[in-house]
Amino acid sequence: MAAAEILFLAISYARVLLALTIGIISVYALTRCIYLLYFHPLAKYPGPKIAAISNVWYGYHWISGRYPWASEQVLRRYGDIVRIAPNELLFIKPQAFTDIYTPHIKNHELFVKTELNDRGDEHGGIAFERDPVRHRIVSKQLSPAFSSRSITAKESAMHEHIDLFVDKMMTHGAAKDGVDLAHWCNWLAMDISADITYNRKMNQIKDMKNSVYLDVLLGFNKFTTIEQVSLRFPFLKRFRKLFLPVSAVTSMPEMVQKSRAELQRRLGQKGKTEHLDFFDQIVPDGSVIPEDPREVRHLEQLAAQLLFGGFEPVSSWFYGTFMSLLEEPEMYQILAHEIRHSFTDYRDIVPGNLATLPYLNACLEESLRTFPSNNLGHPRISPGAQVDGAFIPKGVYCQTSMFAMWRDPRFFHEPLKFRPQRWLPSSHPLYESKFSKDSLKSFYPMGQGPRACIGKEVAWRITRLFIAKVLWTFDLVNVPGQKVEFEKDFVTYGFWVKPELRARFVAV
Ligand code: HEM
Repeated sequence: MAAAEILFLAISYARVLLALTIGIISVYALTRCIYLLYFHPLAKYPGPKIAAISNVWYGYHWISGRYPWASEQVLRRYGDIVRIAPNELLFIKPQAFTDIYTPHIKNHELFVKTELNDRGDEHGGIAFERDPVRHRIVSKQLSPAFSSRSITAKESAMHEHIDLFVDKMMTHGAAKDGVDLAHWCNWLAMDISADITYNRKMNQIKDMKNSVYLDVLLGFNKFTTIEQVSLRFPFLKRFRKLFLPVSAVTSMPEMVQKSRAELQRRLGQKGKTEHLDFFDQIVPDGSVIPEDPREVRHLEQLAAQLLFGGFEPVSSWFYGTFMSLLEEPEMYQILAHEIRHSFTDYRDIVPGNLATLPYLNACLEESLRTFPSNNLGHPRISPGAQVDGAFIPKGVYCQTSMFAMWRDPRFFHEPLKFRPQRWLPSSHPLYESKFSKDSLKSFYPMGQGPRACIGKEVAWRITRLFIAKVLWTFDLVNVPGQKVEFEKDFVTYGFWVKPELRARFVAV
């Protein structure tokens, strides 16, 4: 046979093979789509069609940074249980939150965490640990560090950083163009968190600039989401590194090395720290310093998770509270009046005296509601159980949207408005009965059940103290000519990207 004929035959075979392969893939894809749309156990749940057959809907909205709004939209459009991916449902009703996060109350099997935060480590520290038994052990070991007494022992560190912030505002806050709250809130929250976690001094308020640690965290915010989304697209997973932010990658080795050195320094300090911190509980004075690399890795994870957990949502809480107060002068005045008339001296402002100030607490609850942290849906895997009245088969991923629930007029009257009075006791003169049907009892910004936030009380004490000391000392004034709109200007990945928001701090 002539070479030309052989070539012709080979090309013909290749064509047939290609056509066959395309045919098989098409038939497979079509059959899969038909199965997912009409015969899959979740086929009866409404949702965008593209979401029923692929993870594209979910992946796209996550990477867009507008996932909370996208979730809200599909819940409004399709109902209270929406299929957002082939094997994933999104819930909104308070009953669903109770069923998913607190099933231990009824002695049901736990809904365990998904692989969302799986970084391939053997142990997930506390927040990323998926194994409920290992999680319980770590959580039990840590819980004394978060007792009321232990937190009180860390108050001196809270005062120190907040007082330094107040000092800095005396010199920098009154400038014509004010200061950028996004930076200052990040700096303060991280300085406090690192210090009370393992006596680490970040000095960001002192130096008035980001630490390398903060730069890397901010730089990786969007990439973390890309990495999480790529878990659903194995083919794309190998390309995810193309999205790595160059500046964060180059700073990463320095950040890791510094954090390791800081941990070793802290372990070497044993009981001789400036003040009590969470590591006093993790590696108590007198215990042997761990050398096993797996144990050291576990401690690194805990240090990083406690530092981050105590930093980001707290920083957003500061920022969100200021943002709302700047937009609502009437509410700002009421709060400033309450704080300024409750104390005769700055030194009397301590967490113990703030827990009972009704308007301060109402404002803080309301800013958690209007600017919620943690918008990743808190996904869990169903063990095969009832959720919001429906039986959800084993293995189905279940997400919730606090964001959508708190902005739903069925659960909160005038939900998009910052209205602290909804949180006041009915005996308070500013209470308004139009908010009497609000679902205050279903409001869990720090989660519910065994995986709820371990740092809730710490966060409350820091935030009350910060807002009270600032408003005692300064009037917060909007810098004219800027308009930051929550509905338009915000995006969130692993956490919020907080736009520049300038305010002046004018001493009263
Ligand atoms: C405004 C402040 C805060 C908010 C809104 C918040 C919110 C939350 C939420 C919703 C969860 C549950 C996450 C899930 O179910 O996947 C959580 C867990 C956690 N938070 Fe917070 N948090 C705050 C402050 C803090 C602070 C100050 C710390 C540490 C000092 C902290 C450390 C943690 C840890 C370690 C977990 C994991 C708990 C576990 O898995 O057992 N958080 N937080």
